[in-house]
Amino acid sequence: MDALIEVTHVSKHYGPVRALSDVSLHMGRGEIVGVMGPNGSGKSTLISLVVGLARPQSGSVRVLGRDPLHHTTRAELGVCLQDIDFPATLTIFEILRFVAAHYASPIPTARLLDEFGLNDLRKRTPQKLSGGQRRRLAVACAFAGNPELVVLDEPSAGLDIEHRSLLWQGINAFADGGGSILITSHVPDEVQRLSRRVVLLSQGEVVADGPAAEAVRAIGSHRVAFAGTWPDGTSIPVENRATRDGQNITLTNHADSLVADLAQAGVDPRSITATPADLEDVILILAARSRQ
Ligand SMILES: Nc1ncnc2c1ncn2[C@@H]1O[C@H](COP(=O)(O)OP(=O)(O)OP(=O)(O)O)[C@@H](O)[C@H]1O
Repeated sequence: MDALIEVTHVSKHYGPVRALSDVSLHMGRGEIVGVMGPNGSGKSTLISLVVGLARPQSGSVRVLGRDPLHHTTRAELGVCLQDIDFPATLTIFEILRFVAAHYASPIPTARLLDEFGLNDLRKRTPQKLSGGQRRRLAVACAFAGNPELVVLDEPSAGLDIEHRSLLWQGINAFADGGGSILITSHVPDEVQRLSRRVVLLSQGEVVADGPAAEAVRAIGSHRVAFAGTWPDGTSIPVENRATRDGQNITLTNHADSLVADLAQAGVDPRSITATPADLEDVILILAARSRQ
């Protein structure tokens, strides 16, 4: 595998806060890797290390075989972070052209405006854009240079359904052309549509890395759900308890014995269901664990 991102045994603390702890993530060319995890699990910190905006206290970060801040690395890297700001007096068209000028073989600005649904807005200045329109401009800036690697931190936040779908098309077209993408998201459907590989972060640690189904199984293959209150007398630890659709849920790789345990502990058997777990269940359980 031709390594594009090599994050190796990285730890990052903010004072007493442990944001990342011994995290490794190696990503090859042509991959789309989705990073998921509950709020505060370390996704943005990981992104900031990859794009060179922060340095780890230990471990190493290499992008395209070099320091992320090296000028040759940055000329092959497109980035959209959560906090966005633009030059106030330039138009959308001018901003895109300005960003594109930094790269060797950028995407023609007219095509970019089309692909991100910004054509009608090309003469406006950023203050006159809605939140979703600003987000689309920021994402378009990340692709403007047609770089080797695009890093997107929650790119679909605030986008309506139509523009989310446009974004997905743009991401897939970029990957079809050989581009690589590291993306964080809170939307399981988005990650599963786009990436064949999901990295799950919990409390600053990688707890799963692989295809979505494998990542889910690493936490628990089945969701066992039931109504009522959590019963005494089962072995379900507090950090494995969450709520989904008004039901108590827990994840397990031993659904049959857990269902029997619950019934034994007095839960109405008619309310108990065991179904394959999904990424949303996993995030709920990881969030519960981080509250303990
Ligand atoms: N500049 C900072 N100073 C102090 N603590 C920070 C700073 N940036 C992040 N943190 C803390 O580091 C941890 C990881 O934060 P990070 O923003 O990486 O999480 P995240 O997974 O991106 O969260 P979210 O889903 O809410 O965006 C959190 O506990 C957060 O409060």
